[in-house]
Amino acid sequence: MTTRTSPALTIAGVTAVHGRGAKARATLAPTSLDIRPGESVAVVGRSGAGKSTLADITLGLRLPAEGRVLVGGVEWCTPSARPPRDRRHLVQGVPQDPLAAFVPRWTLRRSIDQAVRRLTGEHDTESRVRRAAELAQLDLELLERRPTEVSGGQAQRAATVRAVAPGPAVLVADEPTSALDARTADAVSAALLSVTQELGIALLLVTHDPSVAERCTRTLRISAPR
Ligand SMILES: Nc1ncnc2c1ncn2[C@@H]1O[C@H](COP(=O)(O)OP(=O)(O)OP(=O)(O)O)[C@@H](O)[C@H]1O
Repeated sequence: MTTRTSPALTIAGVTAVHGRGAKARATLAPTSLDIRPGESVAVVGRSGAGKSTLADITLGLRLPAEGRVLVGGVEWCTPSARPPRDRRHLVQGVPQDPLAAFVPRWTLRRSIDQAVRRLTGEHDTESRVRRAAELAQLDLELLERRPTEVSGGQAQRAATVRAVAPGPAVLVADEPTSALDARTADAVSAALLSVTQELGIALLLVTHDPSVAERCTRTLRISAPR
């Protein structure tokens, strides 16, 4: 049984290898980590340390070479097993470029509704989207615009709404504010931290920004494998 204090995300001895055969190269040193509901962990380290690789493994976009990832104490992925389809809503991502989260020709609302329906099987998305937008401090009317008709900060808040509305246990944000000016980046990362805390979501946040890392519950520094 999962209790309030048991980890939402467990990363146990995970490593990564890029390439095959003679070209195979270790790209993530053995990494272990627990994040409880509502906690946030900043993943920091030099360029090439493996931060995005760790984010991709947690999202289920690539498999670890060793180790395993658990979500809510239940196996999420291993070197031989992808995340199960019916649990995909449990881990959501906020990308570096918020435009990547949306279909360019659609309103933000349509992309969000479609993602929530696909991931939850629920047809009525209204209350989920309204609550997520309220917590992300995004005016609901802005969701009627297309991705290029809002500011970078508004688009990133909308990407946060898209990620939290399906009800994930874990949110993975890979450099979510690096394309924004310092003041907007500050406000957007504050919103991300408060939404996840409020909803009891575990946040894995890849960042180069020390002021963002400082606001997280903990920092995990990773180094490239030797
Ligand atoms: N598709 C790929 N093919 C081969 N090697 C890759 C690939 N993607 C990443 N790598 C390598 O894996 C290592 C880790 O890359 P990763 O993108 O995870 O680092 P990072 O810490 O996120 O870096 P940055 O801060 O620059 O974004 C690097 O040495 C990189 O060159």
